[in-house]
Amino acid sequence: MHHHIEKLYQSAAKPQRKIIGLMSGTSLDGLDIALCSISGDGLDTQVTLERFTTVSYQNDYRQRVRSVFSKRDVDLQTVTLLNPWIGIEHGRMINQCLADWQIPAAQIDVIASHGQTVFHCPLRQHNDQRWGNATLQLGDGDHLAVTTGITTISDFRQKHIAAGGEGAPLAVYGDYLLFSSASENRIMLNIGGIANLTWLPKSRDANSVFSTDIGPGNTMMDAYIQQLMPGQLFDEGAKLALQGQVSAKLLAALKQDPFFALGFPKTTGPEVFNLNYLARAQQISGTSALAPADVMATLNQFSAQMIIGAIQQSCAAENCVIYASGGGIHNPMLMSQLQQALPQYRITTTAELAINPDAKEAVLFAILANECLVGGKQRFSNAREGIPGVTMGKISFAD
Ligand SMILES: Nc1ncnc2c1ncn2[C@@H]1O[C@H](COP(=O)(O)OP(=O)(O)OP(=O)(O)O)[C@@H](O)[C@H]1O
Ligand SMILES: CC(=O)N[C@H]1[C@@H]2OC[C@@H](O2)[C@@H](O)[C@@H]1O[C@H](C)C(=O)O
Repeated sequence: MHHHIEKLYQSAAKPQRKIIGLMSGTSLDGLDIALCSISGDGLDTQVTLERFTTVSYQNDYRQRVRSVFSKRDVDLQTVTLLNPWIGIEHGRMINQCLADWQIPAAQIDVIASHGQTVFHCPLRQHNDQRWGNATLQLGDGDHLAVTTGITTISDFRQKHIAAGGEGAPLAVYGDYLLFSSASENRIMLNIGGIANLTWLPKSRDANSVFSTDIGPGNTMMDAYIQQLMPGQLFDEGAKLALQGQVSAKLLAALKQDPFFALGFPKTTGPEVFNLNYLARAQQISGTSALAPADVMATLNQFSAQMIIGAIQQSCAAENCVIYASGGGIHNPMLMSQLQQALPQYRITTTAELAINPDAKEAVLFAILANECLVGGKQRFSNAREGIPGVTMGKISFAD
């Protein structure tokens, strides 16, 4: 047996594995690194988040990725160069973290790497019947494995598409395994660049569970502030939005996209919800001269209203608790709108479930890697469109 296969076999047989989950999302703020101890599999999965950090990206890193990020026309040489480079950069960030944490690489069973989405392109979005669903994550797993010396499982989304999904949201798998509860209806709400939710009824019936993208979380607010105030990444504390008045006309135009009328599950990204989308909505609504604070207040309310609508549509049940995560939970204006509009739900964060809300997505990829190694018993039956019961991830060895 090859020694790497033997080592994987030993990892799979251990009562507890150490898995580093990585997430680099649409906000391009940094690499989330979550060191997890995971035991069991399927609905018996138990995770302890041992360490977590976000390694902020340098401006040079951001600029290189932004030169192709969610753009249809790009320099193919840059895309090609980015793929290994991101893998190596992420590997170096892990090496630095492990050194800071004084944890030898040999103690880590595997790395679970999401990579960097640069373009997400479901059929429902490109609408060209000659093609299917597609999504592209850069940050090659072989380079990560060689840079760290740690076996790496990566590129989780392709299998999901190969089996009939849109490649996202993958949150449904980990959310179901880790957070579904027999005593409580739950909604796991992640407010990242794009907001998404997972519905977890207390029946724990896999056929009723689903995840869906909702629309923009922070991505349009971030893009607007970055253009308005170069060097600033987001509207910290919703400072600007809180000074503005919501424009009812602009808000109505923003809510017009056909994406919002589609049923769940569905996916989207900054390929749709971007500054061009805002400019079109301003043009249609005759609000192109709106003051920046008013635009920001309107974008904030746009995200909030779409999230509120999706929650109401997902769960009419009594006694539903919303467990929020993602950077949007730090936006006080957004969160207070949710609180006000959803008094019948208790809104809290995943911290109550022992998972740091900023770490949740990285933890979910660690769970997918754990399922790749030891899972197989708990499968979605694929009764619901878009949630195939497959094992995801590609395995890269370090030498
Ligand atoms: N103090 C704050 N005030 C306002 N907004 C904040 C604050 N802290 C974080 N955010 C928002 O959260 C964003 C980062 O969120 P997060 O890291 O969850 O995104 P992501 O993982 O890149 O997104 P996705 O899940 O869509 O891939 C920031 O860009 C910002 O919009
Ligand atoms: C293609 C892609 O990278 N999608 C991300 C993005 O960020 C949030 C939302 O859009 C979600 O669909 C997904 O990430 C999470 C982790 C998911 O797959 O569940």
